[in-house]
This record gives sequence, C-alpha cells and structure tokens, in this order.
Amino acid sequence: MTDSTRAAKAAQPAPKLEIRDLCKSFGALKATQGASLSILPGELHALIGPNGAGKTTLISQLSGEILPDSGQVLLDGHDITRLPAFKRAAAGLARSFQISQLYPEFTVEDNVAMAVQAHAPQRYNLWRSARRDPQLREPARAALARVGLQDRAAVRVSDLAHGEKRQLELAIALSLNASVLLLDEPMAGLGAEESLRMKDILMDLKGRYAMLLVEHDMDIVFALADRVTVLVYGKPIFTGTPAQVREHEEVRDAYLGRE
Ligand SMILES: Nc1ncnc2c1ncn2[C@@H]1O[C@H](COP(=O)(O)OP(=O)(O)OP(=O)(O)O)[C@@H](O)[C@H]1O
Repeated sequence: MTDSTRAAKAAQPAPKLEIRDLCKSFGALKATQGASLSILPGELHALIGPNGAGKTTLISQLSGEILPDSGQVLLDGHDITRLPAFKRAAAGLARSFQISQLYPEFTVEDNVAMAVQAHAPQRYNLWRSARRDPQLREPARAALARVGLQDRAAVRVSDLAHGEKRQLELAIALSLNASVLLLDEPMAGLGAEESLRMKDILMDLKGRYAMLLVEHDMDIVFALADRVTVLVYGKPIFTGTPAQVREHEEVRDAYLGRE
C-alpha cells in the first residue's frame, strides 16, 4: 500500500453498513458469490448490473429476508448476519416497502402511522386507533413531509397515483427511524415526471441517510450516486465514482455498452 492510499484509507469514516464475502446459492445457481462492499455514513451507493446479476438477492440478504450461506453483514460494526428482519429494522436498517404491503382502503397518514405502531407496538397504546394517537401521527406527518406527501395525508391510498404510492413506501421506511435505506428500484413503473420527482426526493435525503440504491436508469444513477458498485454474476467487479465507472473498460464491456 502506498503512503497516499494509506492516508486515504485512514481519512475514510467507518462504514455504516459493511458486507463481507457474502455467498448465496439457489441449488446450483450462485446468485451471490463473495460479494463485499461498504456503505459510508450519508453515502448514496448505487448497485448496478445486468438482469439476474443478483442485486435483489443481495438486498434481501441485507434486509434479512434471505439468509446467506456464508459471509457477514455488519451494521455500525455489529454483526447482524443472523438477525431476523424485524430486529434489523429496529436497529435502523429499512428496506423501502412494496406497494403490495400498503392498505389501499386506509389514508396515506394511517398507513404510515400503522407502520410506526407495528414497528414498536410496546411503545404505543394498542387499544387506541393509530389515527388518533399523536405519538404515531407526529412521526407519520414528519415522514410524509420529507417525501413531499404532506398535502395528500388524508387521501385514501387507493386514490393515489402510482408515483405517489412509491413516495409513500419511502415515507414508511423513513418513519421507522431508519439510518440506512435499502431502495430496490424506487423508480420502477414511474413515468418521466414521477421519476424526476423521486430523483429530487432522493437528492434531498442524500447526506442524511446511508442509502443502497438498485436502479436500472443509468442517468439517474450517475446523477445521484456518490459511488457505484457493478455486480456481474453475483460478484462486484468494480466500485468507484460515477466518472470512474463510466471510464472502466470491463464495466463498459459487461454492462454499459460502448458508445
Ligand atoms: N428464490 C429463488 N430461487 C431460485 N432462484 C432465484 C431465487 N431468487 C432469485 N433467483 C435467481 O438468482 C439470480 C439473481 O436474481 P436477482 O433477482 O437477485 O437478480 P437482479 O440483479 O435483481 O435482476 P433484475 O435486474 O432483473 O431485477 C437469477 O438468476 C434469479 O433467477
């Protein structure tokens, strides 16, 4: 190691989330093969790669929905590899909810309040409706404001546009006192205008949360990410700034294509 690399390493803050040599097979298929990467405090780290590269499988191992065969996941230096998903969420690691987990007949604010209540039921009065409990409404409103949905709080989820439902998923993740956000294709199914709104929201969250973003739209990835990791056949082949990724020959060949 040269003096300058040693100095650069020493200057780097401790990772918020660290993934060490993670492996996961489905039968003969190696979906994750020795994946290592770190997400620094406040960093927006994008994970890109071709279809089937193992991006969602990796995120699921971080959120605790899938257990790895080997390797480690560390949150703030603590080994959480074998912790169940709800304990990881309680420790501040939140995966953006899926639209399918929303309650369409309830209002936007009720959905967030119920998520807050479900997250820490012992702290709240279960006999009181979530919609009347100020301890639930306050964090719910704060999270809605952070994603620009404050004016839609009283609207039923079934009446939201698709992009607004995606904003609501993000608000739910934020309402759970998260410090690390796992975002698996937050722009999926959004129109151009809705994608731009989501991009602005993520830009606004940048620096306040450590985020791992899986996204296929390279314009958005390159505009938002501090660093990008390229995954091919379940293995990171390169991590660098957007400019370094663009210049990297193997990455251009494997994924971006030559212009
Ligand atoms: N539960 C499972 N059982 C068997 N194979 C699986 C399972 N989940 C994923 N796979 C396989 O693992 C590989 C990685 O899938 P994964 O969905 O993680 O890729 P991805 O990079 O997220 O793809 P995409 O960009 O298309 O969403 C694929 O070949 C997929 O078919």
